[in-house]
Amino acid sequence: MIRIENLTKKFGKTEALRGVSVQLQAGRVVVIMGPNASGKSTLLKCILGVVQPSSGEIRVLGQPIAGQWQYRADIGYMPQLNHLPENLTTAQLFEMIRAVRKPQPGQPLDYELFDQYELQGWMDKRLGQLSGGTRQKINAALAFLFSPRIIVLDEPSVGLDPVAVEILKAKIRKCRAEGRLVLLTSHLFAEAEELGDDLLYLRDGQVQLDTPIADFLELTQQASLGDAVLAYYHRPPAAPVTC
Ligand SMILES: Nc1ncnc2c1ncn2[C@@H]1O[C@H](COP(=O)(O)OP(=O)(O)OP(=O)(O)O)[C@@H](O)[C@H]1O
Repeated sequence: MIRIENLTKKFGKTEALRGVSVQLQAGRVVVIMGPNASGKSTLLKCILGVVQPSSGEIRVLGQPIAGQWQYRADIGYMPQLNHLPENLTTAQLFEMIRAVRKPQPGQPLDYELFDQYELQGWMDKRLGQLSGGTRQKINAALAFLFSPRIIVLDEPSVGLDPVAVEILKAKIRKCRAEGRLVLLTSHLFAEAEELGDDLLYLRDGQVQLDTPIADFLELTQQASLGDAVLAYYHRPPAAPVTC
C-alpha cells in the first residue's frame, strides 16, 4: 500500500531521515517507534505530503506522491497535537471538513467513533472551549470519517481517557480486519505489542528494525517487546535486523 525508497529529509543541517526504505502492507497495523527526534513524525508528514522529502520516493497505492494531492483522499490522519480552529463549533468543523473533502455521492461516512465518543453532545461548543481529550476524540473521529484505506495516527492514545483508548483500539483492529493499513506512532511498547503486527523502529533517522513483532519476540526470546528492544540494543553494535 505504501512503498518508501531511500527517503531522506534535511532541515538545514539536521538530517531527520537518512535513507529510509520500507514497504507497508494492507491489513496490517504498523507501529513506528524510536527515541525522541528519531524522525517518526517527519516520516508520517512525508507520507502525508506535508513535508517535502530531500530525496527518495514514496508511492501510495502504487503511485508516486511527489507533486500529487489526490492520494490524500485515501488517507485519514490523526495528528499528535490538535491544532483545531478555536472559534469554530464542533458542528462547523465537521461541515467544513465535509465541504473540503467532498465525499462522492453514496460514499459511506463512518460515524462509529463519533457516536461511541458521544460527540453529538459537543456540536454547539466552540473548539477552543473543549478539553484536550475531547479535541483528540474529534481528531480521531475525523481520521476515520471518510472510511480511508490508510489510517495514520500520530501518538493516538496521548490525551485520551482509558475508555476512549480502548474504543480506539477496537476501531483499529476492525480496520485491520477490513484489510486497511493502520500506521501509528507510539512511545509505549505495551501498546505496540498489544495492537501492532509490525514494528518499524527508527533511530537517528534510520530504520533499525523492520519486523513482524511476533518474529522479533521469537528471535530475541524475550517476554515483552520492551525487553526485546532493550536486549537488541544491549548487544554489541549489530547490523539492522530484518525478519
Ligand atoms: N520543521 C522542522 N524544522 C527543523 N527541524 C525539524 C523540523 N521538524 C523536525 N525537525 C527535526 O527533525 C528531527 C526529527 O524530528 P521528528 O519530529 O520527526 O522526531 P520524532 O521521532 O517524531 O520525535 P518525538 O518522539 O519527540 O515526537 C529532530 O531533530 C527535529 O528537531
